[in-house]
Amino acid sequence: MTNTDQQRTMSIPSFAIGIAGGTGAGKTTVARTVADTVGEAVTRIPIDNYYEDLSHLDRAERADVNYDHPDAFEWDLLREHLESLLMGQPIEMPQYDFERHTRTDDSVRVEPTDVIVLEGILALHDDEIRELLDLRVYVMTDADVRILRRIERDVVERGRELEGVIDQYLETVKPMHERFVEPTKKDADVIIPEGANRMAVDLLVEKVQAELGGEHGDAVDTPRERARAERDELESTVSPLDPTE
Ligand SMILES: Nc1ncnc2c1ncn2[C@@H]1O[C@H](COP(=O)(O)OP(=O)(O)O)[C@@H](O)[C@H]1O
Ligand SMILES: O=c1ccn([C@@H]2O[C@H](COP(=O)(O)O)[C@@H](O)[C@H]2O)c(=O)[nH]1
Repeated sequence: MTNTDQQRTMSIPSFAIGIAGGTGAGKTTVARTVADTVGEAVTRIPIDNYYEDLSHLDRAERADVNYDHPDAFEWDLLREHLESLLMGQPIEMPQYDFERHTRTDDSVRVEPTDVIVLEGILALHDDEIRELLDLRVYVMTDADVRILRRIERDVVERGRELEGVIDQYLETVKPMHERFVEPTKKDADVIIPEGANRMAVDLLVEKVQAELGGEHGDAVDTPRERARAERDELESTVSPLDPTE
């Protein structure tokens, strides 16, 4: 299928899902399982690929960066890319190397699809990005489980020393989680416990398949449109609580 065909037949804007949660919560596993189950209609965008390009720093300096603060991400580029994909345009997605703490020289061309899954610790942090999402998910897993998963992953897959993983966790990962990641739970439509729990993933897959079944270009009453209309109506009728009451 050519890109033009794809743009003609896909739903515009695409259905956008954001999956946030602490490190090791299971976000990637949930997103991957949904994408693998549903198939090529789903594209996964890890926000880790949008860490600022720090190639001008040397490796020791890069290792000291706080990667859990929102300032570590290039939000403008992420917003621009998400908007492009949702409107049926392809992007050149940057790639990130966790072992060297830096963006690589390569990028990957990503074609737009009916469903876009944005996944990362701060997927629900940015106001503008949150507005672009049709479904907001927070994966909630206890901190002790998450740190154990992270130690295993960072030491085995990302070539880190145990002591460094523990220091980073205590100095930046944990405090930033409490300050910036955990508060986004209140913005989620759905909270998934433990990561890739079977029932929750099945429900997500069902939801995505319903969206795919319901979309066809100019259809006027898809599940997404109904959900959006209901949300808009609710937001317009609910007035903020009066703090003096
Ligand atoms: N429900 C679950 N039960 C057990 N292990 C899980 C579950 N969900 C995820 N995991 C495991 O936890 C680890 C971290 O998951 P990952 O999806 O990479 O987390 P995140 O993307 O949130 O950092 C992986 O080894 C994954 O297989
Ligand atoms: O160069 C880097 C970039 C990021 N990190 C850590 O990665 C996690 C986010 O990835 P998850 O898959 O959600 O765990 C974040 O907590 C950063 O601390 C890093 O260590 N080095």
